[in-house]
Amino acid sequence: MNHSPAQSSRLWIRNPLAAFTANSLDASGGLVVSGGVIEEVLAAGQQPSGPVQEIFDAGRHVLLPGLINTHHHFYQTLTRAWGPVANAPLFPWLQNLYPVWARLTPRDLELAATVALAELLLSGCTTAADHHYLFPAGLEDAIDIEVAAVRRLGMRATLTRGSMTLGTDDGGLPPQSTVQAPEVVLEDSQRLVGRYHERGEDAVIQIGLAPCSPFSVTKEIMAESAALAERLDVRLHTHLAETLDEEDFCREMFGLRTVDYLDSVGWLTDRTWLGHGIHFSDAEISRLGAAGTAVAHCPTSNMRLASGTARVLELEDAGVPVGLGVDGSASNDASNMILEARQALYLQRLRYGADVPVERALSWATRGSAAVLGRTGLGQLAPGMQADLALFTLDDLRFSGSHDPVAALLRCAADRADRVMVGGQWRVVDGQIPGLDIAGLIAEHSAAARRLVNG
Ligand SMILES: Nc1nc2[nH]c(O)nc2c(=O)[nH]1
Repeated sequence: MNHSPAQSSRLWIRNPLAAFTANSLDASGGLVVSGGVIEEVLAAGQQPSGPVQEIFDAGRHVLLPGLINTHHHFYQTLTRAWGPVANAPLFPWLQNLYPVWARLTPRDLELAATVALAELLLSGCTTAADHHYLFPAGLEDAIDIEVAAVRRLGMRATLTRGSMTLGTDDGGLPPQSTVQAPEVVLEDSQRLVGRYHERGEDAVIQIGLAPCSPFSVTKEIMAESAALAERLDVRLHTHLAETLDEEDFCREMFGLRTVDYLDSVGWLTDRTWLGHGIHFSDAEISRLGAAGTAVAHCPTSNMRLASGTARVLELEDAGVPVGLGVDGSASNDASNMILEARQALYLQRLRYGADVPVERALSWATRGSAAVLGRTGLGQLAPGMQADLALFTLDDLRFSGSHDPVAALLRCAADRADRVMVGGQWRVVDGQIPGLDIAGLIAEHSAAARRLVNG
């Protein structure tokens, strides 16, 4: 079956059961998609302005912009629910996992990335960011492997070339065997940007530069990465303010609080997005907002590792773009974007009270995440935006008796999209990814996961 409408034909996704546009437009009449973009957004009762060649009747579907994940570590799908770190907070969790992850092979990463991407896609995610910072001998092509996996699934991605350059010998957290020389990191970063980074609103692959975290990289690689990112005009990503242990580390190692540290290496800019961004003072939130530095809020991981609760409403009020991230699958342990929006909704209610609407959480997962990744053509249903869409049905038992269809997605815990479109192409049809052998993938990925932890 061909799921690719001819690029010149016009497809009317007609009369959805409900739609969330992430803006003030009414899409009750549906969308017209052509050439990979949204051509028209139709209000209730409105017809397309000209002829359409195909119609998809969306009367059973809740229509959303494709969800956008802003922080992940794909390789960690191989170490989900691993007993030895079940109850550990971030630092011991990492110290126990680094030696396992250091055994990753190219095939392991290919399987892990495919699992992570497929799981995201099935949850309504059309664009995924990954932060890959492990490059053991033999895995120098890690990002190339991820690019190939993204292309096979037909999604969009911002893949970041991570790095660790501060090992235990020099006061860092990761074992010496997992760190790289800065020249290797910078040369590979430049190669990857030159080879894969696409510009423009329809970009499929983008590359970012991503030294890992204050306790695993030197200040020098942070400053050099910032200079390179500016020269190449790409984005910067790192973990920051995730735990109080990290705050203590910054004070002891650099004599600085985290945001001062960020500023001191030239990262307090609108080119930067931060994974987690939990432990900020009021003054630091204002500085981040003034700089336009963005935050990937990772509610499940932050709860799982007991890292803390990000101050999302205050960050947004200060002008900080906020999106959602599922984070790596060793600290979540799922890669499900629609469930992550639910987690964000309820965690922020716990912090701020019950007046946090469902629509705000959906905005973080769509328009907010697009802003975090600097992807202006994504995250909303509006004319001219990319035709990246997620459509959910409410046919499961879990939705029975629900009233508001958009609210029901989060309130009744939707976890799987029925249809997903990326750039005008259907990538999920009837809740399945056409052409992907999920059973075979699970069998091989599970075997790889067992081998990895057993050494
Ligand atoms: N949640 C996570 N935090 C991190 N910090 C760091 O340096 N690595 C990680 C990670 O993999 N997950």
